[in-house]
Amino acid sequence: MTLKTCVFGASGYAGIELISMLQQHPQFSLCAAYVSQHSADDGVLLRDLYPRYPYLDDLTLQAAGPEQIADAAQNMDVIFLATPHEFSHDVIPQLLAGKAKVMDLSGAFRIKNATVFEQFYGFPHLHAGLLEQAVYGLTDWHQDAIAQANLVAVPGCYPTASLLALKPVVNMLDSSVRPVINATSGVSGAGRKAALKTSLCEVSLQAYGVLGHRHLPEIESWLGAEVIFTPHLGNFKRGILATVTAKLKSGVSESDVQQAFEQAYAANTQVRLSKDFPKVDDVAHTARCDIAWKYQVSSGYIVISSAIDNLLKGAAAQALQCANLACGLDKNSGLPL
Ligand SMILES: NC(=O)C1=CN([C@@H]2O[C@H](COP(=O)(O)OP(=O)(O)OC[C@H]3O[C@@H](n4cnc5c(N)ncnc54)[C@H](OP(=O)(O)O)[C@@H]3O)[C@@H](O)[C@H]2O)C=CC1
Ligand SMILES: CC(=O)N[C@@H](CCC(=O)OP(=O)(O)O)C(=O)O
Repeated sequence: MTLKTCVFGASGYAGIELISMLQQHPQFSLCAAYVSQHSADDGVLLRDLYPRYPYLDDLTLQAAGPEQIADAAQNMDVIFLATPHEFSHDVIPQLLAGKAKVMDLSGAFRIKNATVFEQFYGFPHLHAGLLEQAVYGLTDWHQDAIAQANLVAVPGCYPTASLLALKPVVNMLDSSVRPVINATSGVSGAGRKAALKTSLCEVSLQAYGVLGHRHLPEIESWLGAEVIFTPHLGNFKRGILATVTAKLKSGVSESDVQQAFEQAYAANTQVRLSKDFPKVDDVAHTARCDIAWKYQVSSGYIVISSAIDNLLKGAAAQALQCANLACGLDKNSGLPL
């Protein structure tokens, strides 16, 4: 079985990771790599843009105008959107009119509440029906729903790291104390477009989006609990480390916590539980998430740390897992393990 697929936003950091995996995937056949309608990269060979990626062959970037969008809607089995939120929001209704399943890496369909969406994304959501229908693609927790989905909202990078750390213990949380998530991302999290504040020479280590980042409502709604979330930008290229401090209900034992994490992830080779606290370099260029925790029974506080590659488990690899599941394939087919 060969499934036809294409990538919009193919020249971006998440897009190139997707292309690189799709080129070696046993079931997906990559048919087109699109950039925006008036992109300076229209007609450019991807291997000239990204010489370090293997298997790019003669793949050429194409501008996506109305004709290409209509063609994708009609002919593709799976469409990946590694594009700005606004583009995904606008184009998805048309792309879903054909037979294709759509994997959207943007935030356009992750938050069910349209009022909250507008507050955090700065533009109104005009597709209430599709917003309702979209499945949140946290593959380690929503596998069955993703398998039935036509539209998957692939989670953001910080929410992926935060939710994988907190979901196992969510039912044990002391509801009077909000979990505190401090997470640091490498600069590739900001995408490829040049900007002074995300230029590696300018970046030090700094909190941003304090008490107002758009990933706050995403984390809260998919966790089912309020949190304090503070993202930080660090002067390294890729990876996210999220360190979470939470208070558990009185009476929760060490073995309750151990059992909760094991039940959640023991059968999942992509989430590695360890006693040593994780480092970003150990997961960079992989689809894995490394998690460690320490629980102080006497105070009820737990510290959980999780590390992912923001471009892979936090974006492209999780999107590919979603596509695999939605197409009835092995979840980890074609992933860098
Ligand atoms: N970087 C990360 O760690 C993560 C990113 N994401 C999400 O994935 C998506 C892509 O992110 P990332 O790869 O970092 O971004 P980049 O800025 O690196 O790439 C964006 C891509 O989209 C194209 N593009 C830009 N504007 C438009 C437009 N109006 N219409 C169509 N295509 C357009 C760009 O090409 P061109 O400008 O030449 O048209 C480029 O190919 C975003 O929604 C982002 O929020 C999600 C999780 C993690
Ligand atoms: C370091 C950095 O700038 N990171 C990005 C998040 C990247 C991501 O996951 O983005 P989406 O939700 O847009 O898909 C940010 O804070 O906006």
